[in-house]
Amino acid sequence: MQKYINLAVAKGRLADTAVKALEGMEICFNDYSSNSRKLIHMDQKKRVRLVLVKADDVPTYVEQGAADIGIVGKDTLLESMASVYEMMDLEFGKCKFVVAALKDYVENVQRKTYVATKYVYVAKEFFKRKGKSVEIIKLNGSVELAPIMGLADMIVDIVETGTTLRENGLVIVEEICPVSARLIVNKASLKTKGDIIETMIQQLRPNQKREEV
Ligand SMILES: Nc1ncnc2c1ncn2[C@@H]1O[C@H](COP(=O)(O)OP(=O)(O)OP(=O)(O)O)[C@@H](O)[C@H]1O
Ligand SMILES: O=P(O)(O)OC[C@H]1O[C@H](OP(=O)(O)OP(=O)(O)O)[C@H](O)[C@@H]1O
Repeated sequence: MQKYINLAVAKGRLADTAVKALEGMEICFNDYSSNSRKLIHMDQKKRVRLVLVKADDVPTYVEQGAADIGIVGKDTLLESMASVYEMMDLEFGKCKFVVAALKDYVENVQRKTYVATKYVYVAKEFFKRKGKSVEIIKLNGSVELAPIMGLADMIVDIVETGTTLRENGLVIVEEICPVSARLIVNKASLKTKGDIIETMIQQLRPNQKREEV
């Protein structure tokens, strides 16, 4: 009998789209709904077990082999530094990493620049690459507040529509990189369950055209 594939998906924003993408390849979780508190869903026929975990935990589940594959934002993946294979860009959950500051912010070169972010590693790497020394302040959300409250000069965060920046009087200073949902795979699982995983990847390819016969 075919082995089960354990699939970890970030609950929250990406979950519904991920489940829809899976339905497109006839992997269906009949008891899944956005409002449900159930964390495990099964497709017995296709032998896929979906586990809904906190976004930050998806790379951990996959790196440790508790899940064979995962669907997670590139932002979370970069920040995790997990040792997994990034197999494909799923082309949903699109947004971008940016540096932002208050509209009227003027840098004072006499003193250190403070940068607030949920993404400490990404921010550090970005400023290191630029050769700019900054002090990073780790926050867990609503980072747009930090410049307003005088906690930081700038933020590093993801932006989709730009509404949160706009409504809080911030503007983009610099774009870092695009972000979207990625399919990641555990290194050992790619060997032991490679055929099934490869088939899934082929079927998940965005905008793939199926030939009508
Ligand atoms: N405004 C947004 N627009 C598009 N994609 C987003 C947006 N915010 C987050 N994402 C993507 O969706 C993923 C999951 O975001 P979500 O807000 O559900 O989880 P989270 O950031 O871990 O929040 P929480 O800490 O509230 O669980 C992010 O890692 C990112 O890739
Ligand atoms: O450009 P927008 O469409 O406004 O989206 C960007 C916002 O979405 C995310 O926040 P989220 O809603 O996850 O809340 P958080 O600040 O608590 O992380 C992100 O951190 C921005 O604040």
